[in-house]
Amino acid sequence: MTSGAGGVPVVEIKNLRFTYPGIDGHPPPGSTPLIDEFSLSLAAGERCLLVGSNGAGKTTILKILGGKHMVEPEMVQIFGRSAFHDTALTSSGDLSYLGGEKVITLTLGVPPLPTLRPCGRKIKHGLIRTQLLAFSSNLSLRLLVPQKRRAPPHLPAYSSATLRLSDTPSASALFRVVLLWRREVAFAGFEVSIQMDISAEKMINGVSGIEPNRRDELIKVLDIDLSWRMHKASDGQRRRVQICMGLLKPFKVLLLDEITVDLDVLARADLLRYLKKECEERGATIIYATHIFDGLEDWPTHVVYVAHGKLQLALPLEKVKQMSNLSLMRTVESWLRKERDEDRRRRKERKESGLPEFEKPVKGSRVTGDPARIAIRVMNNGWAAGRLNSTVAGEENFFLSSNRVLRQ
Ligand SMILES: Nc1ncnc2c1ncn2[C@@H]1O[C@H](COP(=O)(O)OP(=O)(O)OP(=O)(O)O)[C@@H](O)[C@H]1O
Repeated sequence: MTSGAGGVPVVEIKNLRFTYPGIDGHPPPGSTPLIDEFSLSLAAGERCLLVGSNGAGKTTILKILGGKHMVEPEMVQIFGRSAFHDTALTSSGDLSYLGGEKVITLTLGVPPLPTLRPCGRKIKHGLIRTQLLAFSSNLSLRLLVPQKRRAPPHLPAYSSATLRLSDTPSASALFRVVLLWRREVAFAGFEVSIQMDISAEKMINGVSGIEPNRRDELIKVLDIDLSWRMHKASDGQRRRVQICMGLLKPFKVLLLDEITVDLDVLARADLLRYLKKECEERGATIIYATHIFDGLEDWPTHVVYVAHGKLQLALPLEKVKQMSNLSLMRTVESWLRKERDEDRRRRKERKESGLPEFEKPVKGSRVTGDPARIAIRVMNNGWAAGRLNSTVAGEENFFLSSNRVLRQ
């Protein structure tokens, strides 16, 4: 975990602190940060395996890195840029997040169209040929509106239900937009669960601006049959198409949140080999959170262990191997076992001293008080203040907003 080219680390996390917001979009007052004092630095070409028990915070960290949760810009930098605030990082494909969501192709019921007014005119529902990725885990939706004309120089990614394209500087040229609706909005009366009959070929070729050789190689590595119909495909086949689409752009930083669960042994092995090659040949950086250690013995360059949202260990693989003569899986198992034993001991002590065994979570509540004090509390909980509509880069745009949005 050294510095990348020119001494600038590719991924730099400094004293990251983060709390999920309560129902009103603010971190509940008095809540303990879920991620705290987390620092990590990764250079070009490094492959980092992120390990930890269930609920340790791996997905949260990856999503923060992927710009899906807003934190103070200086807490997380990718190529010296804030992943949340600098939306060009993700829209360019330089930073790619591949999560464990399943790809389901859907037709959209009734999106909040009154809010969509690119080029000064309403987009009619029928004109939006959509490819939707529905996230089974959190029921949020991503709608990719295909690019029809010129793409604007910066394709903003939005995460707010109150999105207004007319608020964006590039609205006049906007034909490709990534919209992300949060659960409350997507499911507030919108019927969205119709699967569509679409071929793997159409999905993969639908991603524009891809180098044909790269696409062909990925199709080969993932052994995709382009004639697969997505509505009839198996989970593993669907996953392969999802992974292929996620890797089509030559990413510089890839965040993988256990995406190999449905893959067969061969597909997983071939994918891991391909990813390693991407790091070695192109200098890509990968962070991979997983519980599956099959085929990983010599895959990572570094291993990072997180427990209760805190960094426990960040070591080069050789160091991990020097520390233990067990396999990587057994080594990690021993860390997790120790952590669980310590948790149990702590709970026992709490019980014995008359305290509840588990600390009561702070319930989300409406934040009251004057805006300045709220802003300070928001900052203290690892959040930058946001604003109600778009999330165009620029810290000043985020001051004192109630839009502490989650990009799903
Ligand atoms: N949207 C959310 N709102 C509030 N809390 C959340 C949210 N998502 C996750 N959490 C909590 O954050 C903690 C960390 O979750 P996270 O998904 O990051 O863990 P993880 O290490 O990826 O776990 P796993 O190995 O089970 O996938 C958990 O206690 C979880 O309940």
